[in-house]
Amino acid sequence: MTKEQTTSWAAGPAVGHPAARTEAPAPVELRGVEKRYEEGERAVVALRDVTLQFPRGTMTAVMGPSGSGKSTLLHCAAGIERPTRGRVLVDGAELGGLDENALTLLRRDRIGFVFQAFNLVSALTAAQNVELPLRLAGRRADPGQVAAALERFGLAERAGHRPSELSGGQQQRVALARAVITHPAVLLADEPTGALDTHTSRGVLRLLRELVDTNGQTIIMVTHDPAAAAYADRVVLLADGRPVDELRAGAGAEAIAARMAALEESTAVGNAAAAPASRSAADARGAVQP
Ligand SMILES: Nc1ncnc2c1ncn2[C@@H]1O[C@H](COP(=O)(O)OP(=O)(O)OP(=O)(O)O)[C@@H](O)[C@H]1O
Repeated sequence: MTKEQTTSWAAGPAVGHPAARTEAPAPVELRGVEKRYEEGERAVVALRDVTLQFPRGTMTAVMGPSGSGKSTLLHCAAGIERPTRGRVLVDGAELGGLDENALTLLRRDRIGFVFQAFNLVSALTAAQNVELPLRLAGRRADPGQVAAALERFGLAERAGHRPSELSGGQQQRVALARAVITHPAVLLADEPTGALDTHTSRGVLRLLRELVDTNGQTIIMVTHDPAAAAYADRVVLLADGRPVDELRAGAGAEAIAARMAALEESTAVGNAAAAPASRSAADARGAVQP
């Protein structure tokens, strides 16, 4: 990459310096967040009193057993779901205080999203996909900006290709370039390597890491993969809608896998212990019903 391209790409709120991490307010903060889904007479509590800060220039992996609330946490942080209780702040703005229009604008300008299924527009080329968020915001893309983003993600030769002409890893890199072209306060990634083979996953994870270390990007990544989580500065473990443990950078994939296995076992034991009680409750209900 040329120096010019680097400069063009890096323009924006890049604050990766450790001092900036401590002084600036956290790009994303959850305070006492509860999310409850009402299903007829039943309620599912997906998040319970979650208070977490995601400091600038850090990558946090969110792990936990199936149903522990990982996606709900990501959706609340993105303003896709509104918490039943508590507050979510993005870049200091409280999402609960925003109407739908303001929320849409904040999502478009301040939040980048990467999914397991790359979610590219199939009729557009790689370059057009990357440019899309700028166009949607009514901004004219600086001609060098899209090219620099493609170059940075190793896609310079693929600018004119449509998603169907790209490999999975290339498509995810286009999705990444598109997610960060607006210099969002936070990049939210939901199983970003879930559809990729091991080798290709590592390439995408290295790019995520580089965004944090070079641009000061803040990343929250939901993953089931301990090897992916090992790229993060911090691993937050959820169980039954609550953060129950944290592992710090350098824990290593094996330690993360061991902690996850223990958590899954204790959750399974908890569920098994709860099952007879709910069965007897069901039996009891059955007994009074004709
Ligand atoms: N729209 C919804 N309506 C009702 N219940 C929901 C809804 N979305 C999620 N839930 C419930 O909330 C709980 C948390 O779900 P969530 O998808 O956040 O878990 P997860 O940890 O991401 O799970 P997985 O790893 O299986 O994707 C689950 O019990 C789920 O069934």
